[in-house]
Amino acid sequence: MTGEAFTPKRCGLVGGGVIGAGWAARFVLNGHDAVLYDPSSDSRARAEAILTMARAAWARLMPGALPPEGRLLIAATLDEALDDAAFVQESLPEIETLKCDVLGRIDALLPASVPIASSTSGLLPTRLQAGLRHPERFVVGHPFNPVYLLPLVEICGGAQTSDETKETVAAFYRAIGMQVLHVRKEVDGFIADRLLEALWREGLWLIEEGVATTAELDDAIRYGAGLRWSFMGTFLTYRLAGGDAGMRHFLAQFGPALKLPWTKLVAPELTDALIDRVASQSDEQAGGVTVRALEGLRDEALVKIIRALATVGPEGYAAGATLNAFIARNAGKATDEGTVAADGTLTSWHGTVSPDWIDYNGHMTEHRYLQVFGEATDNVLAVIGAGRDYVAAGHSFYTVETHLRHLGQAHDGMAITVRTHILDADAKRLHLFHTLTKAGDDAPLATAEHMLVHVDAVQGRSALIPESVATAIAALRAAQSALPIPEAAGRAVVMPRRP
Ligand SMILES: NC(=O)C1=CN([C@@H]2O[C@H](COP(=O)(O)OP(=O)(O)OC[C@H]3O[C@@H](n4cnc5c(N)ncnc54)[C@H](O)[C@@H]3O)[C@@H](O)[C@H]2O)C=CC1
Ligand SMILES: C[N+](C)(C)CC(=O)CC(=O)[O-]
Repeated sequence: MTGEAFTPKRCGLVGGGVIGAGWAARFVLNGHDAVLYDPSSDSRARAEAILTMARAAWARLMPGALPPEGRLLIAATLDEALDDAAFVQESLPEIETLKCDVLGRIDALLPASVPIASSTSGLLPTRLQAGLRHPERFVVGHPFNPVYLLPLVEICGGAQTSDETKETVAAFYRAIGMQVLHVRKEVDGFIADRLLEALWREGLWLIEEGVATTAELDDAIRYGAGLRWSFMGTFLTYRLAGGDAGMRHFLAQFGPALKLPWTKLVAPELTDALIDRVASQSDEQAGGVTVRALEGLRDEALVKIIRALATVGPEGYAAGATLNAFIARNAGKATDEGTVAADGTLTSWHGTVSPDWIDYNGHMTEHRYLQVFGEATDNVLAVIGAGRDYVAAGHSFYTVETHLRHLGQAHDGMAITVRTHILDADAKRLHLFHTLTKAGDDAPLATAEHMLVHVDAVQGRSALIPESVATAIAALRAAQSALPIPEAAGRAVVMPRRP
């Protein structure tokens, strides 16, 4: 086990329900093979269905490059799932005796170096690891549903868990796009579920007392606090509620409310009558919409929220910052983006058409082409040594002219690629021609021709291209010397007339 470098090719999964299958999807989408063991007869169908949903969600979440997928394999036995596994994630039902029994068997079958993580929502790791031969490699990795979209994972070690295990597993989870919250002090329910349970308990009490229905309770969250929780949580939000004086004033004003009776509610008895009432109100609330359809709605909303948060501030905010960091780490890994092939082909952008890029005509709307071509230009500039650091140091290239042609249609979810030909360059100018195609296809869907001028951004005027960048441009042009000049290069916008 070695910190950041831990990239298990093969991950064993024990238990393939809602959570196990969700983990399998996240592993596969990150390029790891997931070998899943679950004795239930529908485990394959469920895992494949969840992978399909996850794949669709990721294509929308990250229209940029994704790592090449790993394989989803279904094992017939526990031994088969663990064979050659470099990491194991246990997602059995929340029954301590069952978990202890199966974890003991997993521990006996695996070499001591393989970390074992449990998805338990609240069982104490010290108790789960007690009977293991190698308790130091056991840790809780508690995810949130849907595992393939929500970044949070709580890591909680037991008394015998080694720091190395916690760090190794945390680094692995980060590498697959998750936000790790270390639970420093072992406690039932860890951190997040204690908060969720407090709200859930109050909700059950309000239903029992006839104060509100399941639908009203959900409205109480989703039209108000739920929106702000998704990026600020409770404490930052309440800091703002305290005005300029912040949390101290908030506590002075609302702290005394802790003594009022409504802050001390207890959990209601989960009687058959209460269960019936909650279940039937929930059925009525769902209004016949299936669980599958609700999951689709949930995924669509989560993708859009996380993508929106990714655009807040310079680096994205909350889950949006996690997404941006993940995309940056994976940039260029999956595809040949930014690379020059032996024949001089420069792949400058690769990604997937996002649903919010589609217009009323049912295909990718025009300004998104300019966005993609603009990002392709940025990638070309990075290749020639004029990327972000270069701009931060005071120089840049500005686009002064663009000619876009729309030749075909890009549709929702389509993987698309941009290739760039450097047509010309001189002491101050760079002349680019981009061609956008469906990935793996040669037929252009759109092209863009741009003239860029090198500038001294501090002085606010054009400037000579420095030697290092000019040399990189010359090398690229030499590599592309055998490429045919695109037939549309230099074309103006004209309306052809019949003779
Ligand atoms: N459902 C949720 O929202 C969350 C659940 N968790 C935790 O994840 C774990 C799994 O929960 P879910 O996936 O919701 O439960 P689930 O009931 O959907 O799945 C459990 C799966 O384990 C399988 N299983 C039973 N005995 C087995 C055995 N001996 N070997 C292999 N597989 C076996 C079952 O066939 C079932 O498919 C629990 O510890 C739970 O607390 C964590 C986060 C969220
Ligand atoms: C209900 N639950 C305790 C299993 C929930 C979780 O553990 C996390 C989640 O996804 O809400």
